Amino acid sequence: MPDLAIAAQGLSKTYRLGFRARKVQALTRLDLSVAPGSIYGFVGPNGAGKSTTIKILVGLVRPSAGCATLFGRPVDDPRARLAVGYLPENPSFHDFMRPLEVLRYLGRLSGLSGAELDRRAEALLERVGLSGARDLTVRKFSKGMVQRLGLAQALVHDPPLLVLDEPMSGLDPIGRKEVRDLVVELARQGKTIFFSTHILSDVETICDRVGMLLHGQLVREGPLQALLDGSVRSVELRCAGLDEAAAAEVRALAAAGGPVPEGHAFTFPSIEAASAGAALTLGRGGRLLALQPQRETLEETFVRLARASGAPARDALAAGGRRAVG
Ligand SMILES: Nc1ncnc2c1ncn2[C@@H]1O[C@H](COP(=O)(O)OP(=O)(O)OP(=O)(O)O)[C@@H](O)[C@H]1O
Repeated sequence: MPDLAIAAQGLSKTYRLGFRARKVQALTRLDLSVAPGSIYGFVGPNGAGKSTTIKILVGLVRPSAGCATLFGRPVDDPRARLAVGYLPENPSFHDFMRPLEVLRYLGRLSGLSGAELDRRAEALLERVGLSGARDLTVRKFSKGMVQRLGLAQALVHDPPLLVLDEPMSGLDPIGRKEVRDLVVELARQGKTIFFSTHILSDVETICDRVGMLLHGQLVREGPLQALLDGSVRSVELRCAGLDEAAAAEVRALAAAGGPVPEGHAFTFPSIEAASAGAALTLGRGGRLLALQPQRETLEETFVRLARASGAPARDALAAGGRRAVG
């Protein structure tokens, strides 16, 4: 079996804060498996522990317990470091430099040089939509432009794995779509992308696997489709050709329902109940017009789990779980 792009077992992190070294439990026994070539969305509210996890993966923070590997190598192995491109949550660069200078400078730190580095820097500038800003110093860049430059620098040494902390933050809707498209294109070329976000629509659009982090713990993990498929809220059945007595029989199996212009519509609490309702409809001579599961969105799943965990339900994604222990 090929090595996982990211594997983490039992990652915990306790920070010590302030004069009295108050403990902040940022991560608790986190396990992660990210297959090569996948786009993995790491979602959670502010303070859930996403940046801490990412910093452990790129070797900037040491875990209090547990271990992590990139392509089978411990995260502190220099070969693991070379295999990863990292976009920090708030990238910042020497603001007197122009974007090509930034890319050449950081490329040299990764061991690149000469014409190959120049070619890569030019191509990346074009790719992240900054070639029109080549003559500006970074000081004149907007937040979105800095974010794009951050993405370009993460790619400069052509790593097989990209670890991106909130890559869409600070971008307008067009910029976000461009970054999403770039991520999908990179995955098509065989790269693995692990990114954190609290914008769930971005995750639903591009990810094939999702991990939901709350209070430093992974509360849900799996293929996006399984997370969505597992959460049918109700099933709507639309039918025609039932007389009032037959409609009343079907209604007795449903949670709600009644006449609509084309016949009757019923809402069932589960797929099983809807199947029974559909069988009865057919048995009474009715015709099925539609049988439509109403699925929970990723956002609704997340808010439900956040409520269950005691996080503020009002805005689980915007507020979040800053917790101190001890
Ligand atoms: N260097 C640090 N020292 C002390 N506490 C920290 C430190 N870094 C993070 N924390 C705390 O650890 C917890 C997790 O923070 P982290 O930044 O990993 O969360 P996050 O999910 O990335 O949040 P955000 O979306 O706001 O960036 C928070 O309670 C935070 O205050």
